[in-house]
Amino acid sequence: MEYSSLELLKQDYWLFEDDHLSLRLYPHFYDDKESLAHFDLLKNTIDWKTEKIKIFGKEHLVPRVVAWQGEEGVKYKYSGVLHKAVGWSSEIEDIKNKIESETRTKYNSVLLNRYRGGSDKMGWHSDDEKELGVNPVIASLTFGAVRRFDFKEKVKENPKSLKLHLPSGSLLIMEGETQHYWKHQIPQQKKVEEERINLTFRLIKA
Ligand SMILES: O=C(O)CCC(=O)C(=O)O
Ligand SMILES: [Fe+2]
Repeated sequence: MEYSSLELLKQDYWLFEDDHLSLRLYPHFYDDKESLAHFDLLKNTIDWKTEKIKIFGKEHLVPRVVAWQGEEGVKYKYSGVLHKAVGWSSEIEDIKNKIESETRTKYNSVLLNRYRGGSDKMGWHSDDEKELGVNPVIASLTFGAVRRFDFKEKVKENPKSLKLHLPSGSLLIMEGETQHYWKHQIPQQKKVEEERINLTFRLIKA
């Protein structure tokens, strides 16, 4: 199934449940004006970094720019480096509080990704790092360009799939066994020119 952003904006709330897939989407979590203001502030105030990864011993630049924040003392390894959080910026703390109160779940860190255009992307993966524990709740907030967010079942034979064109201001909650049985990606969409910023709030367990 594939849902356009216009289709997704028709409801206040969506539940996508399939074999071990458990998603909740709030298409109107922030309105257009708030989303634009958050996009601009995040784009201009976050210290965006170009991440490097090693594949077969060769260094590559990740096709997007990233940042990370969290509650003081929380540690997270990315880009081969252990990062220790020093606290939230006030804007992100406000966003986190709104998400926590509406989803009744606590988060202690956030990974920020900025896709500078349609060539920036994120490959197939699951958010299944050990430190997130079993069945993590991940809250994914989008500002800016509409990009396709694909889900695919991990099974080899006839994997099911789901494609959501996430609107600006939407909040997608991934929970239950989703990360164990499904992968997700942000594919390249060469025709997209505008930038997109995504924040994934997570709870890192010591
Ligand atoms: O940009 C997105 O919507 C996806 C981000 C993501 O999957 C991640 O940070 O793990
Ligand atoms: Fe992810």
